[in-house]
Amino acid sequence: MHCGKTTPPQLPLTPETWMYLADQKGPFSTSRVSSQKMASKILSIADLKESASSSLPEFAAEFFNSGATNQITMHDNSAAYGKYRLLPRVLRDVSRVETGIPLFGRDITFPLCVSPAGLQAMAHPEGDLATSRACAKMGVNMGVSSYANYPVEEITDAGNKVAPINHVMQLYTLNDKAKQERIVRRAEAAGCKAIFLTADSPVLGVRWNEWRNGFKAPVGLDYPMIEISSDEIQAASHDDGFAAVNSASHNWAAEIPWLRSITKMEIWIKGVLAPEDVETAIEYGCDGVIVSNHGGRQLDETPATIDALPACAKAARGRIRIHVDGGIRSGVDIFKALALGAECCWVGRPALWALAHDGQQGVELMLEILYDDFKRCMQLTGCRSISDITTASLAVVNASGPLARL
Ligand SMILES: Cc1cc2nc3c(=O)[nH]c(=O)nc-3n(C[C@H](O)[C@H](O)[C@H](O)COP(=O)(O)O)c2cc1C
Ligand SMILES: CCCCC(=O)C(=O)O
Repeated sequence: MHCGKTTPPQLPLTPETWMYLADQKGPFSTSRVSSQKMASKILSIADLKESASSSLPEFAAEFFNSGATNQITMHDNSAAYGKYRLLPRVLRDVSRVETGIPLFGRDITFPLCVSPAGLQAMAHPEGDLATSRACAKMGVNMGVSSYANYPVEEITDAGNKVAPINHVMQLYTLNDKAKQERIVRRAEAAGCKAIFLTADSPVLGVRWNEWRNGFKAPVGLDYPMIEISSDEIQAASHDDGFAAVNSASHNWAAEIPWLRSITKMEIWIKGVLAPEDVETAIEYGCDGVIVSNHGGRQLDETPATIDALPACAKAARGRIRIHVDGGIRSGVDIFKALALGAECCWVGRPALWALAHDGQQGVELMLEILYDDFKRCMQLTGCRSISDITTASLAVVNASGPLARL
């Protein structure tokens, strides 16, 4: 093959070319581009955030978007992904890549699920039902919040009417143990596969936006899982309401054996950052851990979850499943989290922004964006299967020295 220097062919801009260009209103306005993603011009999670933030009332956007105190951890959760760079291996056949993983006895489309988040009906009237339908359509699992605005039975049913889907039930430790038990039993009867016991919230984090805005769930919305009506919600601030319901006296010995005695569902601990707590979860026979800081909404100045992940994965040594959430905004972030030891990732705010953007369709679009990006990242790094994703695909750029391998 001749690789010598050649003169590039001249491409004259004919009058037809000029007319064609003048017709274009934007890069995606032609009928050649058909997917929902292109047509809506929503190409990224940042686009979804912008759309949600401009359409929601300010107090609601602030509630969804904010973290605790100075927002340091919330910011770090995403920013910390930026210190890793991708190191592709080339000339590998990536015409077919396997993105799926088994989770709770069924394959999901790619290693991403939707974290439990309360108050979804403040983002869109169909709230958790729309999220469940979208997750089912896109073949991923959904976490149901104890602060859901719909009963778990309706949420699981909504998704399963679209396609078989696994849900997990998020649980707080409550002052009222009988109520806590009712949540567990209802979730199990509704087909949930696991309890995600949120361990990072004995009290609510310091949320200046909520205090400034006197935040409460809007009139008409209630919390059927923790059995609190709209009237009861209106009687107290969100902060006081949470404190009245949630137990600050929770501990491993009181919670885990009790949970084991009342359910056959898997028991996962959500909100772990220290490897010592991974060890304790193993001692108590838990099935999994979510490395999470609650999206930076609880204790500010905790480390970014991607920074806490490697030590947690090392402590697990394959004895307990390790998942991660917090700040994941692209398929590349998912790829990096897998390379650093997570089996699967979860996203919180992206689903809320997507709901506010366009309900069920919005959440489908959000999942499509992350799926496309993750798959393309696998192809462009030369990874054909999930097991190909390792630290060998990552590098860190030092300001002064050569590329550092992990
Ligand atoms: C508005 C909102 C409500 C949330 N509600 C809950 C909840 O009820 N229970 C829980 O364990 N975590 C809750 N979370 C935390 C998420 O499960 C998840 O850990 C976090 O959102 C992940 O970070 P990300 O939003 O940056 O993806 C909530 C998060 C947000 C943003
Ligand atoms: C609607 C209550 C959700 C509580 C919570 O976990 C959070 O705000 O982060």
